Amino acid sequence: MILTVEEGEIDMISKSGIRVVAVSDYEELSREAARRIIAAVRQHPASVLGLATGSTPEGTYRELVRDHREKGTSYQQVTTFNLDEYVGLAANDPHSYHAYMEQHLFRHLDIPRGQTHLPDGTAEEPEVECRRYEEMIREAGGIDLQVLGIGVNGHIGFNEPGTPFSSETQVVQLAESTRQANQIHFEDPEQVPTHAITMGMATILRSRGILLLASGAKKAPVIQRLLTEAEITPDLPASILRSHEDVTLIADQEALSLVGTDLD
Ligand SMILES: O=P(O)(O)OC[C@H]1O[C@](O)(CO)[C@@H](O)[C@@H]1O
Repeated sequence: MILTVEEGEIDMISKSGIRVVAVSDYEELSREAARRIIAAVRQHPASVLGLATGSTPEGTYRELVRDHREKGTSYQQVTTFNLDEYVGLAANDPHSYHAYMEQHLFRHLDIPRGQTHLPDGTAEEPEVECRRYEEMIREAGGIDLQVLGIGVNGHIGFNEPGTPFSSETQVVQLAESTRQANQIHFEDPEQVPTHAITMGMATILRSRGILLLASGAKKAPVIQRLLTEAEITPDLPASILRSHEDVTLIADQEALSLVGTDLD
């Protein structure tokens, strides 16, 4: 394990090959993630960003919005691709990831709407939509920096355990644990869609840089598996991130609570 201390954070490279930035809590995670995204955009104003939804990146987006307002970081040349969208939810459905992104990020930035992309969950032919989405990412030159959350079962995007590492953007059935975890965003548990369109594992892995975010005790078991289990296996989709050369995990104390300093 390589351990350096930088601005009060513990920054280490675990034997898994994943760089770990340990922060104290969710607020610090949000600031640190935003700081890295802002640095990328300032360095390359025409960056292609891969974005995630879920509870974890909400604070990060809040920090991006604050920075845009206070320091004027511009997103006029940025292009974004979100990881996923629920099948059956229209962009104007308040539970859709389109709506989430509008609410938490896009409407607060100066990014032109033609440059923000999510899969169309209402496409008549979802398979065609998947190919179209994949092609758009390719045409944009691929993703420079992909923001990722992680499911309690190790999913990334909506790629549930068992998904082949070679998969591209695809329609998937959600695991029951995922539907349960996401119930908090719906009034009625029955409303949680059963399927989603998600970037595939190969799509995500082609990103040049990856920022994986994990916060809270609920994520501790999966983070322990990710950082300490040796095997790269579709049973733990996130384990493939160990084979990527530029992955940074920003995790708070609770998410790292089962790992401790036992990384080597
Ligand atoms: O940040 P959360 O809400 O814990 O979700 C983790 C992951 O699960 C998903 O929300 C899908 O269930 C992903 O989009 C996200 O990256």
